[in-house]
Amino acid sequence: MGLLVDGNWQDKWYDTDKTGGRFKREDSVFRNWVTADGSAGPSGTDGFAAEPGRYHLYVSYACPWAHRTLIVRKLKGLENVVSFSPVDWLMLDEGWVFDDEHPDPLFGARRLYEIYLRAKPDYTGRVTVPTLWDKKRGTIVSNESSEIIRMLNTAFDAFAENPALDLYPEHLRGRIDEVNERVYHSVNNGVYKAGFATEQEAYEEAFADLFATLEDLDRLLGQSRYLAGEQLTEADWRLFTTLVRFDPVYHGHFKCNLKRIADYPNLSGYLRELYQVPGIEETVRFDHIKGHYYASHRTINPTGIVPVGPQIDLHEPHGRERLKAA
Ligand SMILES: N[C@@H](CCC(=O)N[C@@H](CS)C(=O)NCC(=O)O)C(=O)O
Repeated sequence: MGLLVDGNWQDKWYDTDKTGGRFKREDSVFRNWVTADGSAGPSGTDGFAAEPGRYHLYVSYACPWAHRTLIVRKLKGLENVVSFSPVDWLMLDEGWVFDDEHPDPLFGARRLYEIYLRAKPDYTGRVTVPTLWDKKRGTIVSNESSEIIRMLNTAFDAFAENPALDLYPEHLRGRIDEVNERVYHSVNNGVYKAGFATEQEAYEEAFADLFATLEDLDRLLGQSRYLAGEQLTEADWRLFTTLVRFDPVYHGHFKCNLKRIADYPNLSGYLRELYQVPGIEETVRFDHIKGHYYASHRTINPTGIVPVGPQIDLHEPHGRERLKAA
């Protein structure tokens, strides 16, 4: 684990000294947008037009943020339009690296930070996945997953197999934004705030907020098929990538152990329903997920031992048909 400072790699764990033991996630740096016609998006510069074969996604199967982008790519039918490759699941002193099983298909780089240096030789910041690379201009378009999924949702519709699917429909945006805001702070990032806390109080704060939110979400999902109503939206997929990692990793490794997702009657069925959506299962790699967290975070788990359990079967019937879907 480390970061680039003026283009130089430094091997450093997260610094929580100045924040009372609290983990603070840094904002992503590359914030351009691919758009249908290449005009500028909500941030960044213009010049990134949607074209088949032009963009490449660097992801980790372990990472919940990168997982969002793989899911939207899959659901929109962009497999022949936007290429992707995974990094090795083990992330130690050089950050994310490529290995023989997963070589870098574009440059034969050994570490992901080399890709960041190609985009910006004096880059200062973290080297994170997902990273959306533009093969034509030879630079990074974006390393912010919440924005990459919005681009994949609409910009490539002229080439997508599933252009009619809209995961951020106009009439549900207010509701989706509201759910995303709470789920991001309390759940998606909440598990990291608990797991990376270095003071008891910081951990307990994150823990309380996380489980209060899971309780509310479980109640909501007893009434509503999906988070924004009768239709699956990006809000659901953003929650899904944390839920699917919860029992195998966050419950133990990040000490989020008041309950398992399996203990929530509605969240557990909802998790199974989403997992069983065609195409999703192949985006979930439990070997990468468990291996990555337990073996890479040596400050939390110094031996790097990866637990064998728990036994989970997400193929069981989900029982969600009783709630109305659009
Ligand atoms: N805000 C970013 C966060 C991405 C992120 O933090 N990814 C993690 C993997 S789960 C990472 O690459 N961490 C490496 C690091 O922080 O050095 C996004 O949503 O895209």
